[in-house]
Amino acid sequence: MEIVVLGAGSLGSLVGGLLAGAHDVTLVGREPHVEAIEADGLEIRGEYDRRVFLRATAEGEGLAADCAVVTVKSFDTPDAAHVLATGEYGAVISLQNGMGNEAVLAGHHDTVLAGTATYGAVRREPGVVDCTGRGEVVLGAPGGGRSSMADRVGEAFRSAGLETTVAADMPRRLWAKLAVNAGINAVTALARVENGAVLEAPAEELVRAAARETARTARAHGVDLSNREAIAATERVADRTAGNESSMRQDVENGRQTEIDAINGYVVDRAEDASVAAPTNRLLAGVIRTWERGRKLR
Ligand SMILES: NC(=O)C1=CN([C@@H]2O[C@H](COP(=O)(O)OP(=O)(O)OC[C@H]3O[C@@H](n4cnc5c(N)ncnc54)[C@H](OP(=O)(O)O)[C@@H]3O)[C@@H](O)[C@H]2O)C=CC1
Ligand SMILES: CC(C)(CO)C(=O)C(=O)O
Repeated sequence: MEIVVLGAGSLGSLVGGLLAGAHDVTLVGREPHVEAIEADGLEIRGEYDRRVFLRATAEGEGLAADCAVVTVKSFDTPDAAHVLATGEYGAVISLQNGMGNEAVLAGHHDTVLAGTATYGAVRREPGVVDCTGRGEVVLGAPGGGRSSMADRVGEAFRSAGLETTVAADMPRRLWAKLAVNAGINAVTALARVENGAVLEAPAEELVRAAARETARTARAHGVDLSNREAIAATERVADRTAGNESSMRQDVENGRQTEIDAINGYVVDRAEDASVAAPTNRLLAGVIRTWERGRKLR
């Protein structure tokens, strides 16, 4: 399969690099990362030890492929949708965290798939990405139900060795992943700890409360996600990625904008729509947003 990965940062480099073992992959990213990959290939460290050779470019316009995998941050999705609209793709799939990405992409593309990823990835230096935890990709039609394109893309991911499930209940899966990120990301970013730390007191209670509020909000919007399932999913991912620095922790440590609006902020907004209380998500979103404002004032 011909695959373009738009957003060759931590996750995009890892997923693109693994897909390149079985497919014709082009990474779209920034300099000097893409230049290093063009010159010497991409080194995948941590859970893997391999160097892969694949195309990499900083020019995402006008490309064509069977599938485009979107791995930019959620606040860059509108720009990514415009870039992809200049090319031709059989399907566009988001592997991003946060809610709302598929709806933005669907404004520009006919066939959009939803996806979640629990692989841990950190781009260490130009041309090098660390896999800090093997996880799973789940993908399917954004509104639920079966999709032949999802089956095709899922088979392509599996044939490259990525653990992949094609799911017919993506709305539920997206809310479950939202609970995982609402629980883990802001807490690990604020406390500057690895994901495994949220399994212990005192973080444990905070993380469970954020996941529970997310599940309650999902149910208020007609999505069948129990508190127990949301907490279990959060703890399972924290355990499997115990040594990982969450993407939000990486953002805060690098002084970059976070995805708080699409994660805890989204939970707060949807909870408000349905008159559900979400005090823990509100607090976490408020503190991260305060940090983002302070960062701009400096
Ligand atoms: N890292 C992880 O372990 C995981 C991340 N995720 C999710 O995956 C998504 C990506 O996260 P992550 O990889 O950590 O983020 P990164 O910031 O490391 O990667 C995104 C990359 O995309 C680049 N980019 C943005 N727009 C464009 C564009 N138009 N053309 C080319 N490059 C572009 C960014 O460049 P610039 O820096 O210049 O903006 C950046 O290098 C997020 O939604 C995250 O929550 C999900 C699971 C695990
Ligand atoms: C799976 C997890 C929690 C891995 O760290 C992630 O999604 C993230 O960091 O954003």
